[in-house]
This record gives sequence, structure tokens and C-alpha cells, in this order.
Amino acid sequence: MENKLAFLGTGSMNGAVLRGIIASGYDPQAITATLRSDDKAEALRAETGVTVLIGAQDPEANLKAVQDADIVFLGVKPVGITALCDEIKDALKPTAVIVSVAAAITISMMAEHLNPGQPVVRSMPNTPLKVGAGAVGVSAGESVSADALEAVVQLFAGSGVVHVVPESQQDAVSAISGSGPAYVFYLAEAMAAAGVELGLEPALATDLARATVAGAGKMLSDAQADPSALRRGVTSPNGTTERAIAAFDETNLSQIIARGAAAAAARAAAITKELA
Ligand SMILES: NC(=O)C1=CN([C@@H]2O[C@H](COP(=O)(O)OP(=O)(O)OC[C@H]3O[C@@H](n4cnc5c(N)ncnc54)[C@H](O)[C@@H]3O)[C@@H](O)[C@H]2O)C=CC1
Ligand SMILES: O=C(O)[C@@H]1CCC=N1
Repeated sequence: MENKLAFLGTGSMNGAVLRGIIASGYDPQAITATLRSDDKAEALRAETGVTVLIGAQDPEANLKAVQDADIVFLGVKPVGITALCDEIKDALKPTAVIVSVAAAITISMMAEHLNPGQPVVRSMPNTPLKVGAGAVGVSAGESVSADALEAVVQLFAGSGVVHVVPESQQDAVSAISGSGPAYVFYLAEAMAAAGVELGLEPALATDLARATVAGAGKMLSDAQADPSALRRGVTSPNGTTERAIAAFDETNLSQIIARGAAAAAARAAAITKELA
């Protein structure tokens, strides 16, 4: 019998985790999801077949969702996580594993708002889980048994790569894979804009950039794929790509990307301080 799952706050990220789990074959009847308002509820129900409860219509939605849940995914914004823990703590089964997907909220911050001994896992997933191509960092609190951690890892593993990491590395994971899809979409936007500057129609430039980023991502999706080797495979000696890479190196593009990632990690640390 499958574990009963609850998703509280089923927006962009928790929705992607849920869709990934359903696509990997999980029984939707074992899942209850909550949303604050009903605007996306019908679509979520129709698409996934899970039970959807709406907070605006039923103040007990989150409590009902967790009452027999074995694993509870918290998917609200960081600022709302501890209040959500306060709300549900006495309705949880003592063995229920809390899995937060929120950036910057530590295991100890959550534990302070739950009953003693409640198992807590902090995760940093990303939205490509929705299409079976996610990347997830997972850290377990001290009350989490090896079996419970394995159950959480297996839920994510059906739709992405999963790494168990020390909690101290979660801001870095967030800066690389949590936010990372946005960096790649940004690159696609910049490539499309560059195509327009070179005289392509905007629709053509956008489609070429989109298909190129998607195709390159597919080539990288093999766990053994080496980005440097793949790049060299496109770069003919004294050809066109070599000139582009040299121009990127002149502008220190790698350092610029490192600066962006460092800014993301620093923001996570600042949010932790603001909300502690
Ligand atoms: N969007 C992303 O790519 C990623 C987001 N995250 C984390 O995921 C969390 C959520 O972010 P998003 O999904 O982007 O936001 P979102 O705004 O799309 O989703 C939040 C959802 O929670 C619902 N909600 C708010 N309060 C609620 C309550 N008390 N009970 C039930 N539902 C409630 C909202 O109606 C909304 O549907 C954040 O903590 C963020 O740090 C983590 C990794 C990546
Ligand atoms: O932008 C954010 O704060 C969240 C966390 C990682 C990705 N999105």
C-alpha cells in the first residue's frame, strides 16, 4: 500500500513535485493537495486525479489533508512555512514526515513550530521535475529514520536526480539547481534577442533559441554527459563557435554566472536571517 501524501500549497513548485510523482505512476487516490484559492483547483484535479481542497472555501483544508498523511510536502512561500507548521502540528500523525520545498527555511526553524520528534526533511527541488527531468537536494533532520528518508528520495527519484546533501549546502543547491532553470531560460531569451539583432524575425529567433536550448539539454540529460566535451564537439578549430566562446571569455561570462549564483545563495542566507 502506497504512503498517503499531502501537498500543502500546491503552486508552481509543489505542483511540479506532485505532477512528477503522478507521472512516475503513483496512485492519485493516495494524494490530497491544498490550494489557497480555487482558480487553479479544477485544472489540478482534472490533470492529476488527486483530491484538491481549497483553503478559501474550507478553513480546515490543510488539517483534513494531513490527518492520515504519511508524507506532507510544504509548498508555500518561505515566509509562510512556520505558520503552516503551527497550523498543522497537532493534526499530524507523529510519524508523518514533513518535507519542505522552501528555500532558506531551516530544519530547526520548522522543528520549533512542530511537536518534538516530528521527522523533518528539507528539500530543494526544481520545476523540471514536472517533465521528469528535475534535480533535487535533500537533507534530513535528526528524527528522520533511514527508511523515511529513502521513501522521500524515492518519491523525487521517479522524476529527477536526487542528492542527499548536508543542510549547510542547501543555499548552494538552491543557487545552482533550484534557481538554475531560470538562468537557462534567461540564456534562451538572450539568444533570441541576439538573433533579432543579427536580422532574424523575432518568431524565428525565438524558435531557434528555444529548440537549441531544449536540444542541448537533451544531450546533457545522460548522467555521463560531460558539458565540456559536448561544447568541444560543436567548436571547430578556427571556426565560428570558437570566436563566440573567445568573446564570452573576454567578457568573463563564467565569472558573471558565478556572481549571479553567489547573489542567489546570499539572498537565501539573508532570508534565513530575516525569518529566524
Ligand atoms: N518556483 C520554483 O522554481 C521553486 C520554488 N521553491 C520554493 O517553493 C515554494 C513555493 O514557491 P512557488 O511554488 O514558486 O510559489 P507559488 O505562489 O506558485 O505557490 C504557493 C502556493 O501556495 C498556496 N498557499 C499559500 N498559502 C497557503 C496556505 N496557508 N495553505 C494552502 N495553500 C497556500 C498559494 O495559493 C499558491 O498556490 C517557496 O517556498 C520557494 O522557495 C523551491 C525551488 C524552486
Ligand atoms: O526564487 C526563489 O526564491 C525560489 C527558490 C529557488 C527557485 N525559486
